[in-house]
Amino acid sequence: MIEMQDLKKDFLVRVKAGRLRREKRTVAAVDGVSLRIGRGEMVGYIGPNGAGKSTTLKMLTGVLTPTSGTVSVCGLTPVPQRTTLALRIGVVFGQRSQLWWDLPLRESFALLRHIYRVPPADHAARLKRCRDLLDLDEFMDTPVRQLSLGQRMRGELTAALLHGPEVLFLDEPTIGLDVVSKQAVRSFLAELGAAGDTTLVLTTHDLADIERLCDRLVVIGHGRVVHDGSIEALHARYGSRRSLVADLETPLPDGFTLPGTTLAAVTANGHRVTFTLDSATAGTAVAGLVAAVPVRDLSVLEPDIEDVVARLYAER
Ligand SMILES: Nc1ncnc2c1ncn2[C@@H]1O[C@H](COP(=O)(O)OP(=O)(O)OP(=O)(O)O)[C@@H](O)[C@H]1O
Repeated sequence: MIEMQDLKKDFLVRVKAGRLRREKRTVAAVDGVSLRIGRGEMVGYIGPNGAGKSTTLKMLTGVLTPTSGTVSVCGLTPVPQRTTLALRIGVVFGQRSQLWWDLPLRESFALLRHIYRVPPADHAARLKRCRDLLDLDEFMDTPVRQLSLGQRMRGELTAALLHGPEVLFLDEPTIGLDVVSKQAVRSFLAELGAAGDTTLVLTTHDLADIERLCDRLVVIGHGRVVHDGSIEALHARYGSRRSLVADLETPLPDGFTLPGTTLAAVTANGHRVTFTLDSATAGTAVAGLVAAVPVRDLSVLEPDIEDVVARLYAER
């Protein structure tokens, strides 16, 4: 569905060199990215600020011409075939709107139906689905300029999907949204992904988006791919471990060890302990602990993706 082969984009920038002089310098925003994304995949494309995420999306959607390498989306080359491609992809870029500022959402959607020449029945069915899942009804007749950010984003998502695109590109779809809108957008995208016929590529700084939505995570740093795989693979690569947190009736006996774990923290005057699960399963660790001391409460924590990704960014 999407193929990039050694894709590069350089920008020529002028930088200050001395008090009056300015020098030209080349910035390699995307520096040899090769990726293949199949139909129905949900891919999170993440990286620190300036890593090259937006530049990649712009090349995939035909906004920017690559400096070198090849790119194909739905079998088309984005820049020369931009108009044909537009009928097959949906794009939500936070800063750019595809809605008409002075028109109510309802009329923006009607205009889009004409622009994309969507058969009325298809349009009605897709719009109904979005209205239900994204709760659009209470602001369908409000001019776009009066919508809150969360309401507008729900409108943007709808606008991007009304023509039934095969691929949806989202640049920071949840940035700046309140908790309720964020949840609405995530659930909607999760449902879209579960249906299996839309390929989804999203950039985000909110890793909860990735955890909730993406089965594949591509991490980019300085324009290059530094990780490509599942979240589990990322944890495995960085040795992330689950941990067992227990509230105890009495502190652990001196010298206590739990096979296959490491005692990571003892707090609350010895009444709360945290073990990192190295080779032990949660089951064996809990059994070992309960056999040794009276336990009041227990929880098993998954490794924190924020920590792993922060470590990965720091290495670049
Ligand atoms: N039009 C441009 N002209 C010059 N340099 C640019 C241009 N667009 C991007 N860059 C540079 O290319 C690099 C990659 O930028 P890009 O916007 O793709 O990063 P990003 O990963 O999307 O970052 P962010 O998370 O901050 O949105 C940065 O160094 C940026 O300054």
